[in-house]
Amino acid sequence: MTMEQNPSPTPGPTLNVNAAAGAAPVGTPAGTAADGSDPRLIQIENYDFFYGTHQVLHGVHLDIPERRVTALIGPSGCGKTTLLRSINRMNDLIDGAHHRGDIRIRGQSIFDPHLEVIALRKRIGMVFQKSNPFPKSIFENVVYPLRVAGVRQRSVLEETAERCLRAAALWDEVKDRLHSSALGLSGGQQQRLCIARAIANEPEILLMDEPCSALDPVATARIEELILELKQRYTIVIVTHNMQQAARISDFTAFFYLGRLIEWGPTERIFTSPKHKQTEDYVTGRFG
Ligand SMILES: Nc1ncnc2c1ncn2[C@@H]1O[C@H](COP(=O)(O)OP(=O)(O)OP(=O)(O)O)[C@@H](O)[C@H]1O
Repeated sequence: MTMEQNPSPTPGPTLNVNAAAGAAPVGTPAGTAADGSDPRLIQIENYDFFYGTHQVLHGVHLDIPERRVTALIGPSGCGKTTLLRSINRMNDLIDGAHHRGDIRIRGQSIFDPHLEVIALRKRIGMVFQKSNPFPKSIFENVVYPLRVAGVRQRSVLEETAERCLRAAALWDEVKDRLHSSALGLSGGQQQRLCIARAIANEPEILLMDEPCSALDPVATARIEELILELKQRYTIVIVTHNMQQAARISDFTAFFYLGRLIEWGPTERIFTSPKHKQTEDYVTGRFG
């Protein structure tokens, strides 16, 4: 079914039809990207995940292309956040959690016993559903990852703060109050601050777990614009419940249901001609 045939009373999402321009050939991100980016930067291979005896992901195979936005969508509880948090091994911290299968970044397994988890997490920034600035100044929030890494040089900290705040489209709003508390910023500004902090270590990958769910439409639009800019430099994986948002900002979409990856591909195809009925029902709002 095409969007035009959509019988749903609500209009279908506006598609970001040009988002994948320059990406892999339509139909699969596994081809060669015109801009030289790696169409398989992150390879998720036959990945199962368990909380104790409860298996929540089943045999997931997914390639995530470099410098594109990949949206993970699906009904509540289908395992999107679990998969997202597997990519930076955040689930390691949960008692009884274990997995089978593999996740590779640039061909290297993230579970390789020789790989340091701290080094892995430096390559991957994360932004959460609810903004979580520290009760510190705006400046100290942004440079926090550098402080933790032992960077003391004032000029480096200042350059980083400005670079990241500019990249997060927040610089003009805060440049005159860098040393005021971050808690005085609006919700949308706090979320952009968290994005600035997430890119302070110059990660390759940005994981975003429903970054706009606590924001009003204006703040959401700012974050969406920002995501479209950030993908020039970063590989972005975003969990979202908002179909319009997935359609607007993502190049590729992966639809999950009950812990299984049902379908994935260029967002335009997933939204206009899904191959599976479950995908079609979900993206057209018939269940969720
Ligand atoms: N720390 C945990 N311990 C045990 N079970 C968990 C834990 N976190 C998640 N689960 C379970 O794993 C399953 C998948 O949860 P997950 O949060 O990954 O799904 P989701 O698709 O992101 O859901 P939502 O859209 O509601 O955030 C659910 O059944 C959930 O109850």
